[in-house]
Amino acid sequence: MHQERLTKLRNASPAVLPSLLQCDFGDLRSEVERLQAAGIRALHLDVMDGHFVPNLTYGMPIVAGLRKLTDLPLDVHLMISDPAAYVDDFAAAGADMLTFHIEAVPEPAQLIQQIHSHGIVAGVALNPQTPMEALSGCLDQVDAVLVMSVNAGFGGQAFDPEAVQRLQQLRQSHPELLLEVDGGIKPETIGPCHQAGCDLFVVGSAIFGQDDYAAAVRQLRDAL
Ligand SMILES: O=C(CO)[C@H](O)[C@H](O)COP(=O)(O)O
Repeated sequence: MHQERLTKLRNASPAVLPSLLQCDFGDLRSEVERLQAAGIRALHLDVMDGHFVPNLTYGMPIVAGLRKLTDLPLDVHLMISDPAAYVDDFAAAGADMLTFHIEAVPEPAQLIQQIHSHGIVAGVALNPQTPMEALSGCLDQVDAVLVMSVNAGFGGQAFDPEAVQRLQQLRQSHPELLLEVDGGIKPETIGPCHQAGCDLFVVGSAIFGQDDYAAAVRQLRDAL
C-alpha cells in the first residue's frame, strides 16, 4: 500500500510542500484552506523533539488534526532521536510519508520495514555535514531521500548550494528515488534543485513570510 501513496506523491511532483513550522497554529483550518486554494498538493510537517535538534515543535495530535482538515498527502519529517518509538502512532495519526534522519538511525533496515508495514512511504534525511556515504546501506530500501540544505531545526536559514550536487549525485545513482530538498528554498534556489533532479521542494519562509500564499507559490512554480 505504500506504493499507492508513493505514486500519489510522484504524480504530484514537481511539487512545492509548505513546511508547517512558521504557520499560524492558532488557525490551522484557514492555513490549510489558503494553501489548498494556492494549489498546494502535499504538506510537510516538521516534528522536532528538542533532543535530536535544539528546537521543539509538535507531534501526533497536530498530524491527526491536519488529517481531519485535508486529504492532501502528509509528509512528516521526524527530526527526533527515536523515530521507531513513534512510527505506529504517526501512522495512526494519518501520516502518508515518514522521513527519519540517518544521523539518528544509522542502521535503519528495521525502521524502514516498520514504516512500510503501515503502508507508509519511507524517507531518509541527511544534514549538510553528514557524508553521503552514510546513506549507502539504505538507498535500496527507502522510497525517498530528503536532502537538507540547512541544518535541521529552524526555518529561515540560508540555502547550502552543496545540496544541488547531492541531489544530482542521488538522481544519477538512484533514478527511481523520490528526491526532496528542505531549507532556504526560494525562487532563486528552487530552479537549480529542480534541474538537479529534485521532485519535492519544502518551503517555509518563502510562503509563510508572504501575505499572498497563492502569489508566493506561483512565483516558486514559475522559477522551477
Ligand atoms: O525542516 C525545516 C527546518 O529544519 C524546515 O522545513 C525548513 O527550514 C523550512 O524553512 P525555510 O524555507 O524558511 O528554510
